Amino acid sequence: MNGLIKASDVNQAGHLQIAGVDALELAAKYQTPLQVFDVGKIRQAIRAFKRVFEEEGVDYEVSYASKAFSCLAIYQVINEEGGHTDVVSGGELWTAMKAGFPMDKVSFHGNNKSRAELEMAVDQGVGVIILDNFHEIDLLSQILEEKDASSKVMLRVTPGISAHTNEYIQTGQVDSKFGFDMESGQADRALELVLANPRMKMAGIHAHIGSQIFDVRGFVGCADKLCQLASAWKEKYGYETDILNVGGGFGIHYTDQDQPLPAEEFVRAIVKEVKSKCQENNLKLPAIWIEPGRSIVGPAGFSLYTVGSRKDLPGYPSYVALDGGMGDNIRPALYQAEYSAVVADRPQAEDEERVNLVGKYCESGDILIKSCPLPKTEPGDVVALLSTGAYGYSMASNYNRNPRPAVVFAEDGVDQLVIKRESYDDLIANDLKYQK
Ligand SMILES: Cc1ncc(COP(=O)(O)O)c(C=O)c1O
Ligand SMILES: N[C@@H](CCCC[NH3+])C(=O)O
Repeated sequence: MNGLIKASDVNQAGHLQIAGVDALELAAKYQTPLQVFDVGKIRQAIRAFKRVFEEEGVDYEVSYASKAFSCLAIYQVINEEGGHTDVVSGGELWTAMKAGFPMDKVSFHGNNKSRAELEMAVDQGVGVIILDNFHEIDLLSQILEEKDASSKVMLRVTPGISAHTNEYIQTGQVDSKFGFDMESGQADRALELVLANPRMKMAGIHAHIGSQIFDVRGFVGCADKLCQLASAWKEKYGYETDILNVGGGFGIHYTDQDQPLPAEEFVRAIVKEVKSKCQENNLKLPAIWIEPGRSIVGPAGFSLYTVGSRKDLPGYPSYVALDGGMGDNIRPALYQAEYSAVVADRPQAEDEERVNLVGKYCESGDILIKSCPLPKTEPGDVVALLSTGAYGYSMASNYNRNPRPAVVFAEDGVDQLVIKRESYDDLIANDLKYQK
């Protein structure tokens, strides 16, 4: 039986329910593949982070990393919860803007923001631009001059920490493509440039060590490095930081093998470290910002698929094929990410076999779950993959010209479509016929 399923996830009919709505009804109403979010879980995750900061009595900001899942409705929910958000592209910024998200509560990230994106950020008055490299300092300073404007900025530094996670999602190590290196003097030089620019207001120091991290020591080490840098900058430049932004990356439960701490406990450890290092180094206690993405939307997401074909070959694993796959969830193919699944009309049934749960894409690597324990399934059964809310829809593609799925928000027994399923006409909406 799947350890991610609790009694409250099962209704009286014995079916999987999501925020009180029967998963089979959702599949019938909106068709599959379908992405469903339990909005209450999103709210609870944000509130749990806030509670820790409040208990610890520090200034803070919970900045949702919207690359994990971006659409109008999610920015509305984050705003209702009083959150901040970070965006990494003009497209995410545009979506937040159109959702009515307050621009002064937006941080703009990215390792290669274009001139057009930086201009958009300045024109919209985003709260803070997180500078990643020297090219960007130069570009932003030209733009601010041209527009006779000013902007709050943070500097992203790489603390030289190799977090224990898939190498494609590590970002804090010295040779990362992100941020200013701390050891070689790059970060010092960046600070000198910012402090010398009257149009840039240095708001704080940022680092992000990677994603899906379970070991609290990486975060504590990062907090420690940032405090050391803050102390060195106070001594060398008389600059004392108002904000330490320690990024996101808090690992979540995807399968029974994962035993993460509750995400908010990572934050408690970070806060304690910052408090003690600030006291030791005689620094004022800065506001602490975090940027969780996965831990806010991941556990709230369910992917519903319908079972289709099956291939059995004696002596080999069987394949059970679903009506979605790597186009709506690239993570298993890209990072060997693991998920677990249940059959929606009997989520508590005993497992009877192990099958490779595959998608419908023209790739042998289109395997959503290898050797997945499941009860026997038949074509037409609805299978739910669990904890798929982060980096699923947001990394979706139209590979094989499959339309991207619909997305539904469910809360307090009510479901609502928040992203329509793409149609075949949507797929050709930007195509132009070749004329010779
Ligand atoms: C700068 C930054 N902040 C926050 C995040 C969010 O990470 P996660 O979704 O693992 O919490 C990311 C993604 O890894 C990131 O690059
Ligand atoms: N997209 C990645 C995480 C990278 C986050 C971006 N810095 C994942 O699915 O795990």
